[in-house]
Amino acid sequence: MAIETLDDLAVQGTTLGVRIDINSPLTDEGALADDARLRAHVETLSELLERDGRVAVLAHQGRPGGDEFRDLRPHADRLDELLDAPVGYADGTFSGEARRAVESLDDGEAVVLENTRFYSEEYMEFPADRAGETELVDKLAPVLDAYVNDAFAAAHRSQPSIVGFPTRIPSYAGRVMEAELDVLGDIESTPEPRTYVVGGAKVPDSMAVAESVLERGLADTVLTTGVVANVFLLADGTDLGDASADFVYEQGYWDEIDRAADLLAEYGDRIRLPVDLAVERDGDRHEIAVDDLPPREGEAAMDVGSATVSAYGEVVRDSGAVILNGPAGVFENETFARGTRDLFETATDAEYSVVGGGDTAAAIRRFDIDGFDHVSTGGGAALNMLTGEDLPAVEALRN
Ligand SMILES: Nc1ncnc2c1ncn2[C@@H]1O[C@H](COP(=O)(O)OP(=O)(O)OP(=O)(O)O)[C@@H](O)[C@H]1O
Ligand SMILES: O=C(O)[C@H](O)COP(=O)(O)O
Repeated sequence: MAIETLDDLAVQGTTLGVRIDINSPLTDEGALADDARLRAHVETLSELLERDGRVAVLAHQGRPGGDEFRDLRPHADRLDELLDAPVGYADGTFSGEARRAVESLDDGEAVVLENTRFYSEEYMEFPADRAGETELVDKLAPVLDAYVNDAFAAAHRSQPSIVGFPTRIPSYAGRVMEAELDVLGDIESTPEPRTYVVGGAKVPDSMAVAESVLERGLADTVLTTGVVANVFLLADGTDLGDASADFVYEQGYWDEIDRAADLLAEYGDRIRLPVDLAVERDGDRHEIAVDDLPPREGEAAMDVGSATVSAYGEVVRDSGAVILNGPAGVFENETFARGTRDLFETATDAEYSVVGGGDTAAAIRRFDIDGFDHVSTGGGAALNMLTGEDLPAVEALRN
């Protein structure tokens, strides 16, 4: 069944629950370090407000227990600046007060409801029918006329605010969702050879993608960077030193090391590991060949080294399509930004280049890199889609 879009929605005077993904990097003080994801949703939100909708924004920030698990007040303030319409903030998601804030919206007004993940069921995965019966959906659906899902970046999560509402009220794809589905839905027709560059810190997500594209023959080469590369190196028997290894173990990534070992055994000829890594020594960047590891005690691998960037660069330049997700290192720290910056710049030389990921998009903006054919707002969602997997959010909108 075709998905309905904002072209199919009579907006004026209706109260809309609009799920967006503004999960963003934050500063230590909890302020937004990058507003790219908020900007991405301006088109959808402006259109709905200009068409006299009453908009209740639903969104998450961070993961429970994580440093970036914070409230959405800075996001609401920034949206208020970005949009030509008043944007309020409610410090509850579906409390009586939050529902009253939704019910008292006027045409052309918006309110940002509190981080959906402050509510425990939102961080669980449900079939859509069951998600439609959760507290969040049950309490909010009655005060909404329709639901718009623009949160492509969270479309791979089968969570209440993503898949629950379409079982209860008329539901539509927003403009970001629509554009992402158009571009990423057609990736199999991109030129070959195809190279996937998987990095960043969300190792289970990246590992699932690597496994899938290798199994399906979609990837001619997988280049590993970031923490993902560290996990592969550990699986390959490299002594990374305690600092890097502990980081991986503390995240509980034991199974990911086993998985990486299985992938290396099966598809080793198509997987590339870094040949050098960068650590901090005496306050500076210091590069060490993988053959010379471990580093000194306490030194953690924070970036891929120059030899790796140059070896990966050759693969990338010869690729028909390059699909990148996740920064190559701790790019937020200038000392360790080089791998990400150089590799991403090189990727724009490929015939066709697609990049996805919240932090990845932030890195591109920070380094002012132009020339990608598509910069997706999604990380895991984009890559799930690129590998041909169904996205729960999309399935929910279809039903
Ligand atoms: N070697 C490393 N050690 C520690 N952290 C790293 C390393 N390499 C990259 N990172 C961190 O990875 C984080 C980004 O990873 P992440 O997987 O979240 O990427 P992403 O683009 O946001 O994807 P998504 O959209 O799925 O969130 C950055 O904050 C970066 O500092
Ligand atoms: O950043 C993302 O990829 C999305 O906001 C989803 O976040 P999650 O991986 O914490 O579910």
